Amino acid sequence: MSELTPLSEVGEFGLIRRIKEKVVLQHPSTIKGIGDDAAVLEPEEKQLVVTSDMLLEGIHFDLTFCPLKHLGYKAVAVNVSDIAAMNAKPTQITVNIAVGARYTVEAIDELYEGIRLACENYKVDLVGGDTTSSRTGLVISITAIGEVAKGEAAMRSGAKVNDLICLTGDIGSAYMGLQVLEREKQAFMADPEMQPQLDKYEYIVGRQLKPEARMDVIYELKEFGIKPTAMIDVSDGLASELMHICSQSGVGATIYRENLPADNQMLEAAMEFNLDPVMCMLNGGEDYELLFTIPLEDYEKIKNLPDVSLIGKITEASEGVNLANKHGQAFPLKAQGWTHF
Ligand SMILES: Nc1ncnc2c1ncn2[C@@H]1O[C@H](COP(=O)(O)OP(=O)(O)OP(=O)(O)O)[C@@H](O)[C@H]1O
Ligand SMILES: Cc1ncc(C[n+]2csc(CCOP(=O)(O)O)c2C)c(N)n1
Ligand SMILES: [Mg+2]
Repeated sequence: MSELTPLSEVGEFGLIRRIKEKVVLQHPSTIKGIGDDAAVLEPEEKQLVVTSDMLLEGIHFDLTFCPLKHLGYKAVAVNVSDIAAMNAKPTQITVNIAVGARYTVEAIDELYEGIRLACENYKVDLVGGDTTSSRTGLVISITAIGEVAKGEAAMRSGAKVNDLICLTGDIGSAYMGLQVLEREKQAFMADPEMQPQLDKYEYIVGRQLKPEARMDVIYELKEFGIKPTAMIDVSDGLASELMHICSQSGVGATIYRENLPADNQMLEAAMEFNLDPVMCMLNGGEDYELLFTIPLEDYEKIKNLPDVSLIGKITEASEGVNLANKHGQAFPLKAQGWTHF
């Protein structure tokens, strides 16, 4: 095994130099990246979107089952997902990390390998950040900057009565992936000889550890001439996000249980864990799919997009936010997804 290098050997500035050396800038709007008191950007004639999301050890990730490279990738993906949810294109990120003194240079290299891979995939420049020590656990906080043509940003507040409610991908899988990982961790702690049984659950475990921001859908919507009237990404759970759109748009909604996009592995795992799959889909969270509304007239345009499901319709506010079953019975939806407090 190769030698591991304690962080104290390279120091804070040595670490930053190491990070800088591997950065490749690709955006013409990045004038100055890592290395000065602040980055210098020169955006085009567009509107800027700015968002931050942090990931904390013990709250957002568990290093016993989350490899650092995946964590780096996920930290970027969840931020890019917020940029996507504004109908914008990501351009730059800054990365703040707080790291325990016992970490090695090689461990931070792994984390940044994931960050670098995500930057390459989403075509964003890493232009700066901050590095501190931590006495409590690893913290990663990322700020992402993006661009959108004037008037094209999709707010949570734009949904109109009779709009169609669309959802990308499938939901509930990241949550079920986490249940599987936690079960295998418990089994391993009880008996370290135990090898984790993850083969059957590769997809849902991947959804937890390696989520993708749906930039692909943002480009597709543009290509098909569809501008969502409202949009949000699903981080805390579908029900919670739908409530945000409805309250900020002053509308109600009905979504149809039969139309909720489920993956088979998720359904099998839910059965195994004795969980109601519909609850997992509504409240699981961390799907990082896009929930958006479009005018009814755009139905013909959207119906051919392979990874978009029509899950419901926007109604008058007085009708509330409901989940309907195949018999047409509707029940008020409760947001029981993730909240921090
Ligand atoms: N501590 C804070 N100070 C100032 N504004 C904040 C703070 N936390 C959140 N916000 C703002 O509140 C709004 C909603 O943020 P929230 O974090 O709930 O949404 P999100 O980032 O889409 O969801 P998630 O964090 O679950 O991915 C955003 O405009 C965000 O910038
Ligand atoms: C170890 C561990 N414990 C719990 C969870 C679940 N979890 C954490 S944050 C979050 C919602 C989004 O967070 P935010 O609103 O901060 O963006 C969810 C569903 C996890 N992934 N790992
Ligand atoms: Mg947030």
